[in-house]
Amino acid sequence: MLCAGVGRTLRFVAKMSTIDTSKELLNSAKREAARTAVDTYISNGQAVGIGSGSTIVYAVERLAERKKSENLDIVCIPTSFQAQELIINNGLTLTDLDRYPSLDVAIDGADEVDRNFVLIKGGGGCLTQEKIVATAAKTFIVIGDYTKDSSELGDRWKRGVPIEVIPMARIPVAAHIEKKLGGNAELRMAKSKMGPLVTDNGNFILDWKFNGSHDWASVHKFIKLIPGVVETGLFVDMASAVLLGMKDGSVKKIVR
Ligand SMILES: O=C[C@H](O)[C@H](O)[C@H](O)COP(=O)(O)O
Repeated sequence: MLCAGVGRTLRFVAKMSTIDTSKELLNSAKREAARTAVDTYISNGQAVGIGSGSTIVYAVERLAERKKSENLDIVCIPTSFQAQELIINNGLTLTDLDRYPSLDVAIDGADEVDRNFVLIKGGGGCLTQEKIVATAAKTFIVIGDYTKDSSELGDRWKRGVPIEVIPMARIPVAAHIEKKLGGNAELRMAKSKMGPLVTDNGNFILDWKFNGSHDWASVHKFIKLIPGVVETGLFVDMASAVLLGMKDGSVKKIVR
């Protein structure tokens, strides 16, 4: 019995360490991509859009390092509450689109990137401000780890396309999408709070779990035209370059 118990413990420890290792690997891939992007695309005097999520944290850390080491002088435009906090807490200069309606570059993560440079974004609920900021930028750089690299959207990201909606429209919007495009458009629920997730703009998110492959530009246009839809997490024809950290420590760079 004792041996069996020890065996179970050992198996558990081995499993935990596999999870830890893969998480470390993922974080280090994110970090490499983020640092490479900052070192390649950011220079003095720029207005820079700052995305949201876990990968952008490493980019902001690198910007702060460069501010200290080489006096990098940039202004930053956030895409979310999280981005705003990151900019302030890392000692960077916070500004907005009122002052800088045209940006030099925006850097942001993605949930999935397909072979045609179409992105799914909004896993963290920040898609609308992210799309506004990316559209205002001359160059839009996407950073991520190797798990984001996909041939077809949906191959890797299983949580669907996020769609920000005005709260009162959530049911008709979901019905409209399901009738025309199939799949399921599910209201995203909050964690550690009862009820739906509320975006930085006071709206709800529908996660549309789709089947098969689609013409994503047409899908985006169809959904966007439904009354009550604020924005979709489909970023079509927007990314200038995608930098993905690989398992071996290298960074795969795909430029359009
Ligand atoms: O709403 C969240 C954003 O679109 C993120 O940029 C996206 O979910 C990727 O996040 P992460 O860098 O954590 O993979």
